[in-house]
Amino acid sequence: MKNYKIVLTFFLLWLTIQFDSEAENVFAYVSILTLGLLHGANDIKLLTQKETTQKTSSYKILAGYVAFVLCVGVLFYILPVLALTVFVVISGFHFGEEHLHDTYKKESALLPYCYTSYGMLILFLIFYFNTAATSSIIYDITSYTLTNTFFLVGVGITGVSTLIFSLLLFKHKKKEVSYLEEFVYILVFIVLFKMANLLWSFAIYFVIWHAIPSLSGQIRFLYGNTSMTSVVKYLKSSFLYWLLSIAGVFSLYFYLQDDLYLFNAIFFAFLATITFPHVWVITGMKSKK
Ligand SMILES: CC1=C(/C=C/C(C)=C/C=C/C(C)=C/C=O)C(C)(C)CCC1
Repeated sequence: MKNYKIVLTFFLLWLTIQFDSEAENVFAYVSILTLGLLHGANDIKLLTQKETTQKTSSYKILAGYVAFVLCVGVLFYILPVLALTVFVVISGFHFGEEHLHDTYKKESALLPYCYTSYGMLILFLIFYFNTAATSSIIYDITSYTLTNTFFLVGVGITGVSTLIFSLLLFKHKKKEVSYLEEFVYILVFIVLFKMANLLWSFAIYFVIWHAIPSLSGQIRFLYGNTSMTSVVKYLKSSFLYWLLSIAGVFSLYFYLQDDLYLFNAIFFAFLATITFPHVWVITGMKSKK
């Protein structure tokens, strides 16, 4: 079933050719707000599961989580360049971890660097092929304008470092992994990011290559399998948090609908505030497997 991602990616690429940029934005928001948000909506439950042996109450965990999210929000307000840089690096680690956690055996200290390089390579490719839109959102968050060359240098550095880490980790590679396959994936992403607009490029990678595999890993971790019953249990336990996040995004939209770039900027900052604790929870979950 590994190739369902490539089949879905090609289907969505075909869809991209049929529709204009407005429609791509609608598809992007719908997929990010449904499957994308859902894969982070069970963080509190995963945290509670992790902490039950230490007898920390669920309320304390919830309060800690909300306080952390608020702190990240404040960091975006007072030190936006630092917050955005840390967000992109941590997101790179998180995307790379999801994509590569079955590629190498767990023992090497170089693994986190390899995950980060690979994930940041994907992000820089998205930014490079969609420079104008990426730059305006980054400008709204930080007041700095980044150029096409900046993103190209980013692609170069993360591409070379991913290659170096893959070579250094070669002896830790699992037998069944093929580097050729990974290389083909990168080529497919390049075509995709070139053809689709910013939000749709990000959404296809985020949902198909990150959120769906992560959801299935979380369901297996919580309930032992990915049967229909387990999926329904997962949906039930995440529904309230998902609904709260959706309500937050919609309120923001009604407040800012005249300024869509500002909405996009705050939307990504919002995604970042829930991403920081999410990465911590998921890395903890993966180390327990
Ligand atoms: C696409 C994009 C950005 C980065 C988004 C990232 C890095 C999202 C990461 C989300 C994660 C990791 C979610 C949780 O699983 C920027 C820099 C805001 C600029 C505008 C376009």
